[in-house]
Amino acid sequence: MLLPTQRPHLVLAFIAVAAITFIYHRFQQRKKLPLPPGPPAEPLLGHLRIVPTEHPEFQYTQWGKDYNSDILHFSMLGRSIVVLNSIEAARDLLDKRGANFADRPRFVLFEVMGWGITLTFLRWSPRFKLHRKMLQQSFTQTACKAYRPVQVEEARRASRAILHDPQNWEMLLRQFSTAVVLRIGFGIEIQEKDDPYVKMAIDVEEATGEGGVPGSSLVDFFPLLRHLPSPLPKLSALLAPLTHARRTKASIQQLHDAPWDAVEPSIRSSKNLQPSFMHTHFGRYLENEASGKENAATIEDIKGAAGAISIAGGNTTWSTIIVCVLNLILHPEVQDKARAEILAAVGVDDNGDILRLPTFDDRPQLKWLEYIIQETTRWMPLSPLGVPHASIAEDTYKGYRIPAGSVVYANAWAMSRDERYYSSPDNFAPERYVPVSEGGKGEPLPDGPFGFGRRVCPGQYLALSGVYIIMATLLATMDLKCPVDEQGNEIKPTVKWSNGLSSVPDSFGCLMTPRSERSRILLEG
Ligand code: HEM
Repeated sequence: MLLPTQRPHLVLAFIAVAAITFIYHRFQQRKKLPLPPGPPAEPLLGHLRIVPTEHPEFQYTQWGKDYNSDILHFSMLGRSIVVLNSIEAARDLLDKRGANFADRPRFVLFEVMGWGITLTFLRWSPRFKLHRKMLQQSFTQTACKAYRPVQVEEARRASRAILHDPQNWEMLLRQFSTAVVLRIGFGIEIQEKDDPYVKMAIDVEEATGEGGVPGSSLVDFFPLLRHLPSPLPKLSALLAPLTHARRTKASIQQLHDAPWDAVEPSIRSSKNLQPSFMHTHFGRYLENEASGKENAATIEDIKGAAGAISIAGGNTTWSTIIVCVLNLILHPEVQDKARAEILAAVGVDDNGDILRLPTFDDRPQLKWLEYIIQETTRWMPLSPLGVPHASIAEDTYKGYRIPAGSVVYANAWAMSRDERYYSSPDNFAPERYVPVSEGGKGEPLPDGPFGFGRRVCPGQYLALSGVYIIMATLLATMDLKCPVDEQGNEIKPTVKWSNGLSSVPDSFGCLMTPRSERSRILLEG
């Protein structure tokens, strides 16, 4: 009798048949797996009219409870939408299986709006990897230390400006966050008053905010609709986002082009010595070009990546600062504790006046302020549904099938309200993070506000240090209070939150007054 080793081709054939049978069975089994649960859908339209267009994160959270599942499935005109309602599901899929969930859906509405080659909206591709590498390397925790002097300088400049014009505090804080990203991205310094870039940042924020949840408009499902001639038929409210995108295109285009156009000539003629992302990458590009070396990135790539810093980093940081201010005036006891901690770090004289302004060296001592900032990002996640990811291949999770090409939302709102981790989650309570060893509850720091996996926000360390330095400077030098009416009664602000990519509060009043003459002198310094 011939032994199997004497007939290697038979053995190989046997292995091949077994492998094909195994794969076929796995495939069949997968096909039989159900989709994750979700509410009943309508024929053809699926859940298009069932998922609310205003703040869908709330309803997604409720459905998660109703169906007792942290993964939900919706079908919109035949496309699969998967919503992840827990930190575990987001970690399991978006982090641990990151390679399969690193894509983005095509954002047709945002394309119409004029978003250029911006990392946030790039599909999984060699270009995505190039942009991701450029931005990620520039904003690691260590790399961000280099930007501290700019952040300190701008925080003091903004606080000084608030001393002179306290009514305008909201705009001046916006100026702070815009100034930081424009200096880091392009080496541009903004004007103290009526700066055009600040105006552009406001326009872009309004335009993007009103664009709704990314990837969810009718034109995202039927890209050909973008070619409909203007004015669009008023047949359906479903075309309103397209009209809005066409109307606001110019403002978004401008924020992409204006800073680049302002700086390009001086870098080309080597007159611009301001260090910046653009200076590094465009300078290198020009050197390579001059010496005949190949450039991995085109000018369009560098322009898009530099633009991503100012566009993704300005309004986001500003909004977090504003939400922090809101909570500090609503919770004076939280504010007092933060200030006491800061005064202990910077030292006070016999009159209780601060001896110096806070710096980044104080950050390790300012734990309470750190908890306040973390609680701000949890209490109102800036991007409640994140920026959607998309799956590349079919996958399975907890016995459910996730079709290839699914749009995947990580519901940061649901995660922030998860009662398994957060007691009374609607309350703003920084003390929840105090470790058990220090007599606290030891609740976990929020995980979802900056996203997940291979698309996690590359600017998170820059953002958090910006929020830290401006809040530490304001608290050291000013009292932040609710405005008062004519009778002297406090007016507690109640705010509305914008819908869409980011949840930003509308304007509210706050009284910012210097704490002492010393504070004023130090800021004027
Ligand atoms: C508090 C402020 C900020 C918040 C809350 C925030 C939040 C986010 C979120 C939720 C995402 C989507 C992550 C995902 O898809 O999983 C994101 C992506 C991104 N963020 Fe931020 N961000 C902030 C500040 C910044 C800053 C300062 C920069 C500037 C460097 C920045 C640059 C980006 C970019 C380029 C992306 C796209 C990443 C990609 O698609 O691969 N962000 N951010």
